[in-house]
Amino acid sequence: MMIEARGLVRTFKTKRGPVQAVQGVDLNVADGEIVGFLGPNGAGKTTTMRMLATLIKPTSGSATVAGCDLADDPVGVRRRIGYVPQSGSTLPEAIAGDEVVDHARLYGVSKKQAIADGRRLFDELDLPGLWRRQCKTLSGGQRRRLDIVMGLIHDPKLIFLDEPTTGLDPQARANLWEHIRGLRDRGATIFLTTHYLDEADALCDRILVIDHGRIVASGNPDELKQQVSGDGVRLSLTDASQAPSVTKIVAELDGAVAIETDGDVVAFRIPKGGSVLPGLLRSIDAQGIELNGVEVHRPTLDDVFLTMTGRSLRDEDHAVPDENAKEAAA
Ligand SMILES: Nc1ncnc2c1ncn2[C@@H]1O[C@H](COP(=O)(O)OP(=O)(O)OP(=O)(O)O)[C@@H](O)[C@H]1O
Repeated sequence: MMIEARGLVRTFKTKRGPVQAVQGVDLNVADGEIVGFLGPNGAGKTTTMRMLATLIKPTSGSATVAGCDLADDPVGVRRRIGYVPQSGSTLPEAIAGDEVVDHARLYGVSKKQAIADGRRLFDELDLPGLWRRQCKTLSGGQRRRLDIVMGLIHDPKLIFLDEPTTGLDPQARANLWEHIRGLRDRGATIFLTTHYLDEADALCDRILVIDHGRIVASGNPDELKQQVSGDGVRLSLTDASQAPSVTKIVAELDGAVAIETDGDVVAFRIPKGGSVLPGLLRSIDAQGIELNGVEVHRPTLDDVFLTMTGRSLRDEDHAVPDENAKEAAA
């Protein structure tokens, strides 16, 4: 097991009182996995990752990371991991290659070795010809890949990536996913945080869903989706006043759950949504009710989150993070 954490708790003292950022997290990450930590802003992802990377101490709980005990041997942990923080780890004025070499030397890598490894990583991560460039002149995607080179330069077997693709355009994201898969294929274990559902779905072998400092679900993307009962169906009515009649018809269907009305839309979940639809449409038609549209969708990771927490993760993508607590940090 590359990471084994039990009962991790982290409380921050703030002017407004204690903030329980992480409230008892147990997690396992096997060798060679890409594990995604998915949750809305403020869920406790970064705090958990920073504890595992020895950057902050747990208030309580224990963990073994890359074979070393977090409390007894933090230096051992640090030598074996790479950590790529949310915001860049390079100085704007510095020369890209120099940053990489300096960083490697902190880990005891010789200058010669650092240059050779750094140049190889520049090639592998699509940064050709940028070794002598000032960091501030790189594009967002290039800077993010440079951050990753910094995290990889001492050849760690476990790599922590905090929101690796935030702020990147779709093509740069897809490109970075490829690189992350490449690292896994070469034997590294990757633990990353994200609040992008599609990223967790496409990239991760396993997902841990965190909300309010607790893990609320874990599994591979398909397993998680299977925990949600049935497909989602949305019926759009021509006349909103007929919604109660439609709701009544839906309620009589075998297995229909989570029936909700919002204006002219009646939504619900039901196993095998596609096959119940013809009969349902006939019943609606028989009552002289007209529909504008019908949608059936397979469960998504957002449905998983909704089922577990009663809230949509999608809404959070646009939410403004609560920075107050951080400002008041003790
Ligand atoms: N140094 C700190 N002092 C006080 N509160 C903090 C500190 N760091 C984090 N918190 C609070 O702990 C909670 C969890 O924060 P954390 O950064 O771990 O969440 P996150 O899931 O990584 O969110 P994001 O997606 O926005 O990065 C939040 O309420 C946050 O405000």
